Amino acid sequence: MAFVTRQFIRSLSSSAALHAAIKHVTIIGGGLMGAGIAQVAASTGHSVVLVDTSEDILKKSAKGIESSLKRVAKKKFAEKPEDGEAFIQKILKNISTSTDAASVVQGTDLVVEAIVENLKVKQDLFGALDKAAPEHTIFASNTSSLPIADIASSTARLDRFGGLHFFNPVPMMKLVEVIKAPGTSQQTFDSLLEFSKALGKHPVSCKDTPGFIVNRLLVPYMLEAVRLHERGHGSKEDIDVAMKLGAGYPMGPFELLDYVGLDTSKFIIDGWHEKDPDNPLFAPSPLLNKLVAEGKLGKKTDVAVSSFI
Ligand SMILES: CCCCCCCCCCCCC[C@H](O)CC(=O)SCCNC(=O)CCNC(=O)[C@H](O)C(C)(C)COP(=O)(O)OP(=O)(O)OC[C@H]1O[C@@H](n2cnc3c(N)ncnc32)[C@H](O)[C@@H]1OP(=O)(O)O
Ligand SMILES: NC(=O)c1ccc[n+]([C@@H]2O[C@H](COP(=O)([O-])OP(=O)(O)OC[C@H]3O[C@@H](n4cnc5c(N)ncnc54)[C@H](O)[C@@H]3O)[C@@H](O)[C@H]2O)c1
Repeated sequence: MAFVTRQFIRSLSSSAALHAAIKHVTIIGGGLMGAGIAQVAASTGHSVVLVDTSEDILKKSAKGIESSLKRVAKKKFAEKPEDGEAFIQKILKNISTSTDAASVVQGTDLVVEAIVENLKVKQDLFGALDKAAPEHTIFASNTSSLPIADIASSTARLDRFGGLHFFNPVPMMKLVEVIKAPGTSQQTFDSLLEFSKALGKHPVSCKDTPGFIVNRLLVPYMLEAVRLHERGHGSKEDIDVAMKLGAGYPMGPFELLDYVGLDTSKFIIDGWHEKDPDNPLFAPSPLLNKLVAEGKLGKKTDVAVSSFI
């Protein structure tokens, strides 16, 4: 009986310890995803440091977080708008910013990386952070399409490395894919599941396979929408309307392409084309290449791809 009680207390205290373990979070990349992850982590009481390459970018991230919080506050405090400002300020106090990742990770429990979708750039970042971060710090990547094991290979903490794949816009989308790579320890995986729940998200468990669950299904669907249009079988407007009214999707594929960003979409399909060059679905799109080269990236540059296709 005493043994059972001791076991029970130990299991309670170890799950409490896991939960308490992730309190200080460093988010690297203050773009569409990193700013959203920072907002949600700060809103759920975590202490957050948001890192990017310049003060100007970080100012833009902070502005984006504030306007997103205003939308949340407007809804939450519809009856008492005067409480909305205090709510926003309390959350913003949980966020600080930095351009020096190596110095801020020294006090962090979890690093969530949300930088450009490029294997070498992610590996370089994690390789450097591995030397600066404490032993207990867990590393996670928000990659859309790269194998977690490949990113983790630049570090000596394969057991404390996993995937946390959030969805755009992070404050609204409930899902987080938690990815267990072959080297990820069960304890790390459990901590990442716990952390996702602490953010108020619904985690699903994924293996480290191409596209995990959502993008394994979503990317071919979006590519086929573009190919369908390129074959002249439907206008972009009709395709968007058809998928919204016929399949119940909140956005059509072209709207979603704008929302995700054409640069990120190009990184994803170029990477998959490199791995599977004979698959015509992943063949490069001259149009996508042209738009990205011109800096027309969708919502983030206020240019809708749908007007160009
Ligand atoms: C040419 C070659 C092509 C190559 C193609 C290759 C493609 C590859 C692409 C793969 C991409 C993968 C990317 C990634 O890894 C995975 C993803 O993230 S996929 C994206 C997933 N997201 C979606 O699918 C979003 C779908 N859209 C929606 O759910 C909704 O439209 C919306 C975004 C929630 C917005 O809702 P709407 O009703 O449309 O619009 P509103 O503006 O009225 O908003 C409703 C409601 O939400 C509040 N709100 C919206 N955004 C925010 C925010 N950022 N912060 C706070 N609040 C927000 C808003 O205030 C409204 O509140 P209400 O007024 O209703 O109370
Ligand atoms: N856009 C989406 O819908 C979406 C959804 C889920 C996952 N993702 C993934 O999240 C990641 C980020 O995507 P995003 O859409 O937020 O991109 P983004 O271009 O909006 O933001 C990336 C940010 O990272 C910064 N950055 C680049 N290199 C850096 C470095 N070495 N150190 C610090 N900051 C650096 C950039 O300055 C930029 O602000 C990608 O891996 C992407 O695949 C994107």
